[in-house]
Amino acid sequence: MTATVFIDGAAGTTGLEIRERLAGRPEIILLTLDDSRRKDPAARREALNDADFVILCLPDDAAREAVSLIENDRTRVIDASTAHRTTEGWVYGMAELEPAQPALIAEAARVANPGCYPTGFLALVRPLVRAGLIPHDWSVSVNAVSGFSGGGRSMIEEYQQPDPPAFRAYAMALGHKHVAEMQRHARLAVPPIFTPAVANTYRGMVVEVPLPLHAMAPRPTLAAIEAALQEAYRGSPVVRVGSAEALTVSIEENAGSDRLTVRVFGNAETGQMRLVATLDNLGKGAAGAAVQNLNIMAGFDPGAGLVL
Ligand SMILES: NC(=O)C1=CN([C@@H]2O[C@H](COP(=O)(O)OP(=O)(O)OC[C@H]3O[C@@H](n4cnc5c(N)ncnc54)[C@H](OP(=O)(O)O)[C@@H]3O)[C@@H](O)[C@H]2O)C=CC1
Ligand SMILES: CC(=O)N[C@@H](CCC(=O)OP(=O)(O)O)C(=O)O
Repeated sequence: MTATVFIDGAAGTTGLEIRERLAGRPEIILLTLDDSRRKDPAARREALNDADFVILCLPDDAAREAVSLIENDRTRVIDASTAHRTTEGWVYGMAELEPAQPALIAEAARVANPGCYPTGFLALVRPLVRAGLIPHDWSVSVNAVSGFSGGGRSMIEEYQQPDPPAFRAYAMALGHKHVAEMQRHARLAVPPIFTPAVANTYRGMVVEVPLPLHAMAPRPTLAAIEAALQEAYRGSPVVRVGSAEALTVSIEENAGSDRLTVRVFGNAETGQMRLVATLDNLGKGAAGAAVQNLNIMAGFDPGAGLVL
């Protein structure tokens, strides 16, 4: 079986990464618009309606506009933007989120690709909330650092200027656009406190959730937490539970790949724990997840095109 695929925003940071992952796959016919027509609404409307699958790699407003240009019931959408991640009628495109998620993605006409930070956060937290090891009304913090390609073309250009900051904390007003998505899909009663930062490196992320196990009743053990994550990701080609023997965790660990690694660090005596995920903002955090979703929706080999 073959499928026609149109990437709207194919010249952007995420679009280019997806094109690389789809190149040379005989089951995929890529529809492309040349540079002079890639922003032309009429050309985009035609491509959006000709394709079996469209992958939107656009700013939020342009992604909403693209969806409104689809005038048939056949074209299925994967949206990499933030526009539809908490929208009714859209399936959240994180195959590892729930045991039933791949089946929902497989049937969906509209799939919202997760944000990069929420991908790391949900991989750490959702299995533990589901297992009752983190109370659903717990106030969770998430501290994270991303490579600067996470900010798309404009941030890449900024970091190409002389003397960019080595490390820059942001979203100081605690209103980052990913908070709603994290809360909803982790099924938490209150929004997480999200403290992101950008490092002077192109790609990669470290996402961390510190938790005081000693304050929870009953107090979960580190072993029970790790067992719940092992259970959640058994057989996953993309997510693995890494060793807690590591003395440090680097942002480069999964940079340049579509893998995601979760680890459980802690001090059993004090009952303090650090859950840590590494991934690539452009890999599992964007393009890797989009290709994974396309494979599931089209019935292709689930690992095809992924950098694993
Ligand atoms: N970068 C990342 O790590 C991640 C990004 N995302 C999301 O993916 C989406 C794309 O981000 P990213 O690739 O980083 O951004 P970029 O800015 O690198 O790319 C966006 C692309 O969309 C094009 N574009 C803008 N408006 C239109 C329009 N009306 N019609 C057609 N093309 C248009 C831009 O063209 P031009 O440059 O000429 O304006 C550009 O090529 C965003 O919603 C982002 O939030 C999601 C997860 C991670
Ligand atoms: C470093 C950086 O700026 N990162 C981006 C998020 C990247 C991402 O996941 O993007 P979307 O939610 O837009 O898809 C930010 O914080 O806005």
